[in-house]
Amino acid sequence: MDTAPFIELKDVSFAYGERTILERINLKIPRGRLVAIMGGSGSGKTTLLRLISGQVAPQQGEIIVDGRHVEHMSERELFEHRRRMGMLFQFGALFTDLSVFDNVAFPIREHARLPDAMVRDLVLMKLAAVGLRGTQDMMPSELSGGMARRIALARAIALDPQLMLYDEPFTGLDPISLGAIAHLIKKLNDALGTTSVMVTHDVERSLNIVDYVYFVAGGTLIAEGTPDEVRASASPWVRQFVRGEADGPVHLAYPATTTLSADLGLGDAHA
Ligand SMILES: Nc1ncnc2c1ncn2[C@@H]1O[C@H](COP(=O)(O)OP(=O)(O)OP(=O)(O)O)[C@@H](O)[C@H]1O
Repeated sequence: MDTAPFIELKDVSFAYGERTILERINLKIPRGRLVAIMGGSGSGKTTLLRLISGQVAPQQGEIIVDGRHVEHMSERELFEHRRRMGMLFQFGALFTDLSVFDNVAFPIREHARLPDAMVRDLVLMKLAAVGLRGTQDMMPSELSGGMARRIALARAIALDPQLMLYDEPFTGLDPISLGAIAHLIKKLNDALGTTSVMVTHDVERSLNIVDYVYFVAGGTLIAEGTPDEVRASASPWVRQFVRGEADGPVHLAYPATTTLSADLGLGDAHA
């Protein structure tokens, strides 16, 4: 049995210019798992996905995906790395002037030279996998938001990726479409044996489908565990997140140095 982690980050630090975003991150994700990364706004969750996909390189540390060091990859190796990876991003819109068929066929045509008949079979299979058989001739403008997200998912899995990265896949969807996407993410992970990393704010929804959760705050991983461990956690941090409380260790307001009453000229100068 293969016990090496599929994704491993060793002592990874990343900064945009002078500004440190992530500091000495260590994590190991086993093959085939569906993992969530949660944390406050701007805590560096998307940056973690960008490091794993090789869109940005760390100033320090190692990022190993399926035995390959992402931080040392050449352009050509990065192209190969991305071919093995599918991404579904909140704003990963469909190409509006291409049909559903051509949208899903796009990565297949970009990365593989296959006869048209085979491309067609692959596209139809992926549309069936997301429950949207028969939509291939529609244009994106004819789709609901939920259908468009599922087509984007079909496009993301077009090349049978070993790794799926999801950035806020539930945002902007109605509850029914959201449930459908959550169910599909889980189903595809299990059926295809894909390893999946999902950045999300939707705690309750993701706890129902993921195997493991990491919490990011202040540039470091501050907690981790299975959904049951997370639900039972005594950490005030995790509890605030899971319960969606406005008050707690995570400050939702910008840390102002003066009070509102002082700003309004009513005395009490310091926060
Ligand atoms: N290209 C960039 N240049 C400079 N700073 C950036 C850049 N991209 C992101 N940042 C900053 O890095 C920090 C982390 O961003 P990131 O998108 O990883 O956070 P996040 O946890 O995904 O946030 P959110 O949940 O709000 O999307 C933010 O403060 C952001 O302003």
